[in-house]
Order: sequence, then C-alpha cells, then structure tokens
Amino acid sequence: MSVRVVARVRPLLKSERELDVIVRTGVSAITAEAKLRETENGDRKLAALRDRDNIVRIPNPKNEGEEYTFQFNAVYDSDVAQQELFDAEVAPTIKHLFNGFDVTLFAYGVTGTGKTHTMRGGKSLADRGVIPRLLSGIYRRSRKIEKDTEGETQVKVSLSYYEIYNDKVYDLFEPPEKRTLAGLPLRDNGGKTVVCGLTEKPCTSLKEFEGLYDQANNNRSTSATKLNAHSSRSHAILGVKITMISSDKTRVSTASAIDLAGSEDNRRTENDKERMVESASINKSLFVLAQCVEAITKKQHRIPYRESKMTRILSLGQNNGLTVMILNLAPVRSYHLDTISSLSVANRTRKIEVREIENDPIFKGPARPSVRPSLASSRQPLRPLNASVNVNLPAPGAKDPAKKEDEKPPKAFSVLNCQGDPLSRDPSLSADGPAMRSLKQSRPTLAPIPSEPEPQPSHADISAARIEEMVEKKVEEILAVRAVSEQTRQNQVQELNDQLQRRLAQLEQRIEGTEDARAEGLSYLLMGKQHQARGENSSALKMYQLALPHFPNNEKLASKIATLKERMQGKTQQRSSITPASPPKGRFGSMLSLKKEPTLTLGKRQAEDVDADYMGQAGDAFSNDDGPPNSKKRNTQSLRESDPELDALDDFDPTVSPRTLHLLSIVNSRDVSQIKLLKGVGMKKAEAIVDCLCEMDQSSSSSGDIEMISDQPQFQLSSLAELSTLKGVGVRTVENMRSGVLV
Ligand SMILES: Nc1ncnc2c1ncn2[C@@H]1O[C@H](COP(=O)(O)OP(=O)(O)OP(=O)(O)O)[C@@H](O)[C@H]1O
Repeated sequence: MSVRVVARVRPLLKSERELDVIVRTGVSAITAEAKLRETENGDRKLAALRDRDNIVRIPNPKNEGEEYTFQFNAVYDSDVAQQELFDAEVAPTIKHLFNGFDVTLFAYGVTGTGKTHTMRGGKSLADRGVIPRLLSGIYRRSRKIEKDTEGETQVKVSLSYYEIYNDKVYDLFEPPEKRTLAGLPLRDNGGKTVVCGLTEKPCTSLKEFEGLYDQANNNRSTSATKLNAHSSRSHAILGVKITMISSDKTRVSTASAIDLAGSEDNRRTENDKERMVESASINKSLFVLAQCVEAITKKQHRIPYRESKMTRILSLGQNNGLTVMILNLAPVRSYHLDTISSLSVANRTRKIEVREIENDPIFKGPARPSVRPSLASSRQPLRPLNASVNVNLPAPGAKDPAKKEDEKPPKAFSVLNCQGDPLSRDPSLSADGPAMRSLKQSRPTLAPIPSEPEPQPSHADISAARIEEMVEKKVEEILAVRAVSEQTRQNQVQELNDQLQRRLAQLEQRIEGTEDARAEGLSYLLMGKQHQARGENSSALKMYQLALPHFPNNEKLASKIATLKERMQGKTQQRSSITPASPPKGRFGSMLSLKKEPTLTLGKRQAEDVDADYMGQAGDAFSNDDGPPNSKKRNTQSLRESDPELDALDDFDPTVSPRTLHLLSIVNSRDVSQIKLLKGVGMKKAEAIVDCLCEMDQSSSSSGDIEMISDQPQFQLSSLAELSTLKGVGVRTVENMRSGVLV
C-alpha cells in the first residue's frame, strides 16, 4: 500500500487578499466521469465518495496561462472543517491501530500553511485538530473493546512526546532546563529508530491527555517569524502507544502524529541569527526528506535517511503499517514557488509503498509458532548456514523413528526475520510463485547428507559445578599463557630499547667527535688563512700543518703547505744571499708585502684556491671572523653565494666594484666622523680602525712603499679582504659596512 497523501488548503488570513489566490481545488476528469456513471446507476454511496476533490491546480509561475495539476488521494479546500478532515482521513486508521498496525500521520508544508492548526488545532471543540481527536477516538475505542470483552481485554495508552530542534532530540515531557546540549540519542532497534531515554507517560483519559499535551507544548520551540506569529521551530512527534492485553496475548501498536516544522524562504522571513540557524536546520531536514522521497521513488540503492534525525525517525517507506501525509497549502501567490515545490514532493510521496504489516503479538506462556500467513510470506529467503549441510537432517529417504510424522525438522538455516524486505512481499517469491519455481530449479542441490552422523559425546552426566570448574581452569590456563607471553614481549621490547640507546649513544659520540675534529681543523685553516693574509707565512704554515691531520687526504692543503714552504725557503735564501735581514715587521707589515709582491699574490691566489675547495666543509669557519670558528650562528656560505664580490675577501680579487671602492676610500680617509657613519660601525669601532691604520702607517713608513698623501705617508687598503683583517673588523662587519654604502 502506498502512502496516502491528502492536501489541505488553508483559508485566507486577514492579511491576505482574495485577489492573490492562485491555488484551486477540483475533481479530476476521470473521477467526475465515474461519479456521473455511479449516479446514473443509482449507486449513491459511491457517488457521494466522488464528491471529494482530488486535484490541486496552480499556475505555472513562468507562464500564467498554463496550469499545473497535481492529483492526490483527497484534497480539502479552505472551507473544510477539522471534524471533516479527521473523519475522512484519521478516524479510519484507528481500527487498524487496534488491529496491531502502526499508524503514522504527518503534516508537511511551508511555514504558515496550517500544519500545527491541522495537527493540534485550536482550543474550541470545533477547532480541535487531528491529535486530540485521534486520542479521543482511541479512548472511545478502548472503552468499547474493554466493554465488549467484559474486561478480558485491557487497553493501556501511554504517550511520548519529543521535538527535533536543530537536529537534536528533546523530550517535551521534560522541562527545557533539564535538556542536555547533545539531546537524546537515537538507536536502531529491530529496524525501527527509537529515541533513548524518552519519557513514556501512561495516560488513561482524554482529559489527562489534554493536560499533558498542553503542558508539553509549552516546552516546544516556537517563535514569531515574519511569516507566522506562532511558527514551530521544531518537528514535534507525539507517540501514542496502545497496549492491548488479553488473557493469552499482548499486542502493541503505535500511532505517531508528527507536526513538521515548515520550510522557510529566508528572503521573506527576515529572520535574525537564531531564527536563521533554526531555519537552516529545518530546511536541511526537509531537503533530506525530499531527497529520501526522490531516492525511494526512483528505487535508488541508497536512501539518505541518516542524514537528518527527522528522516531517520520518520523512516518513510521503511515503516510498516499505514502512513498518511497531510500536505498543507497556502492559497496565495506569495507562496507560489514554495507551494509548487511542496506539491512536487507530495506528489512523489504518493508513489512510496509502505508495507502493511501488523506488529507481532506477544503470546503468554510457551512460545507459539507464527501462524500469520502475512508474516510467513514476509520473511527473507532462507540462507544456508556457512553453506554447510544440515547435520541434523536425516538422509533423504531415511526416517528418524524417534520422530513423529508431522514434526518439523530442525532448521539448519539462519532466518532473517526482516519484515523490511520488499522482495518478501513480492507474490512471485511466494512458495509457488514463478520466481521461487525458477529458483528451485536453478538452485544447486545440497551435498548428500551423511546417513550416519558423527557420534556426539554425551554431556548429560556433567554437573553444572563441574562445567564451571572446567571453564575456570581453562580461563586460568589462557590467562597464564597470556601473562607469560606478555612478560616475554616486554623483555624483548626492553632489550631492543637498550640496544637502540647504545647505538644512538655511539652514533652521537661519533658525530660529536667528527664535528669537534672538523671544527678544530677548520679553525686551524682559518687561522692559517688569516696569518697568510697578513703575510705571516711561517705562522700560516704552522696552522696549515696543524690542520692537515684533520684533512689528511686533501691534496690542495698539502700543496698549499708545500707552496708556503717553498716560498719561505726562497725568502730565506734571498735574505741570506742578497739583502741583510730586515727588522721584523709589525703586525701589519705583511699587508704591505702583499702589495709589494705581485708574484706572491699569484702564489697566494693559488693557496686561496685550495681554500675554495674546503668551502663546503669550512664555510662556517670562514664566516666566523668575529666569533668562534665552529659557531653555527652565521653562514657566510650564503653570504658568499648571495654576493660574489665578497668572495674577493678570500680570493683577494683586485677587481673591485664602485661600492667597494667608495667604502675603501671612506676607511682610507681615516676620518672617524665618516667611518662611524658606516653601517654596523660605531664611534669606538671607527676609532679602532683609524688607530689601526695609523699604526700601520707608522710601522711601514720605513719601507717606503706606501702612498704619499698630503706629504704624509699613508698605507692604503686596496681590498675588502685587507679591510677585514684590521683589528676588530671581520667579514661580517665588512659586509655590513659595504651593504650600507650607497653609490
Ligand atoms: N484550516 C484553517 N482554518 C483556519 N485557520 C487556519 C487554518 N490553517 C491555518 N490557519 C491559520 O494560519 C496560521 C498559520 O497556521 P499554523 O501556525 O498552523 O502554520 P504552520 O504550517 O504550522 O506554520 P509553521 O511551520 O511556521 O509552524 C494560523 O494563524 C492558523 O490559525
């Protein structure tokens, strides 16, 4: 049976005009024809039934001349009273309820179209909605049953009432202050979605119901919106559980009456932030409902029930019993697009099949086999247990003498008692249906059953205490094995950890040792280089020799040492054969000799080329003119890469840029006021530089190989390398000075 969908058009509100009415109701041509026929045949009863409208007409919003027509099971125009709607749509479901079927009634529609009015209604008798009338009908029928059975059957009614607000479930029988942020959880129970922790209130009379219902409705989330002064901000679900207890059985069925929140077009609502959040949640759940409806009607594999709590609870198409959807419509143009959208969803919902299965009665005393044919036919096909053979079955032809003729053989199949399987309702799958017949034909025959089943050990003589003792023993054994293996595992882990720690320490030592040795070697190299730059060849040689053990296979270092040795030997020979020994040079004498001996520059350049090959290793050391050689704070490697001109610091490249020339001219001016303005140079450093230069002037005045400026002998720095060797000046300082020079 498909979902019954009826439409109800609400009357115009005070603020609405007759002029704007666009929704019309009517009777379809086929129905009108049938009515005519029945009237002619004198079948008045049937003809009266045809009186009811069943179509809704609405103009195409893009072309007013065109009309859309939607047909439903019934359509109720604005003049239809609450009583009439109830009598026609809800009252007939009550008897099904008492026959064990679940009933779901839900009102669907845009905000302000009359859902709450239809479900709950007003206070006056005439205005009472579907829900109080349903309860009234239930109590009336309960009393009738109790009276007819002379008290043998008792009917108990209990209520649950909850709302889904912002996709969270709240018990409406609980005051709002008792709510938790997360709301109540949902659980799947035998194919039905149930709300955990929900209050179930026994309710014995209509009066009691009214008290409970009114009180609970005060807890419901409602607010005034632009489209409805009392807009429901939640979906409200009232569950009416009916338990019929007779001498031999108990039957439970539930009527669910759902007042859905209405979809909202927020361009029209002008909702504030809080209302918008609610609205988004309402619209989302209704959108999911529309998606579910579409997926079901298109027979899609996946129905997105679980994407919203409302759809999960409503379980449209999955719930058994009877389902009635009341589509509420506003008649006016301002709802035009929303109305068409609602009509489309409702139209699709009509096509949803609902299984009309009553709930299983609970029998008192020993369990009885199911006798209802409807249930038997709703079972899923049997599935073999692990594709194995039924060892309990006798071999074909062989009869167990101990068993009676009519006794059913025990099942060796797992039976999925899933009433939700649509296949099971397919008549073609009935025992003698065509599908079953073909299945029987195509099904592979079961493997032959052993005629003599393996003898099973008899346990009849084992006492409960003995079994307990055996179980305890077994558990202890297992635990002991586990404890031992756990201990072994822990030992292994510990051993592994120790090994790893040892290995790590060794590695660290090795790395540290290598680093230290490398740093030491590099510092010797650096010192050698500095000595060489100052012309202190013997010191430079000594340093290079000290560096050699740290770079034992470096040919360039070896050749550098050899070159220096040669040079020194040559000098000694020169000194001893040509010139008398000159007085030892001051600290900066070497600088002058650099300028004086172009041949040496070549030799030096060769030596510096050797250094260039260390750069990969010694980059750090060479960068640390102002700090400890192995300090890793600085990285002149990058400086060198970023500024090739600074390479001249090492290479003593005579080619200098205008910037360098300018810098050198400032320093060579010995003007403290100018030098202190250089970047990274303060007053103290400027004075130190000038002092150093003056010292050099004095110590080298005797050599006669210095420029005469203003009749004063002055040593002139000609490269950044020379500048970097001055006391208190390093590569970094030079680079700083140079970067601040604007040319
Ligand atoms: N059949 C009807 N007869 C008289 N008045 C009606 C009818 N249907 C709706 N109304 C009135 O229309 C207004 C909106 O109805 P109602 O609050 O029931 O809408 P709703 O669809 O529940 O809205 P929401 O989704 O915002 O809660 C109310 O003032 C209600 O009294």
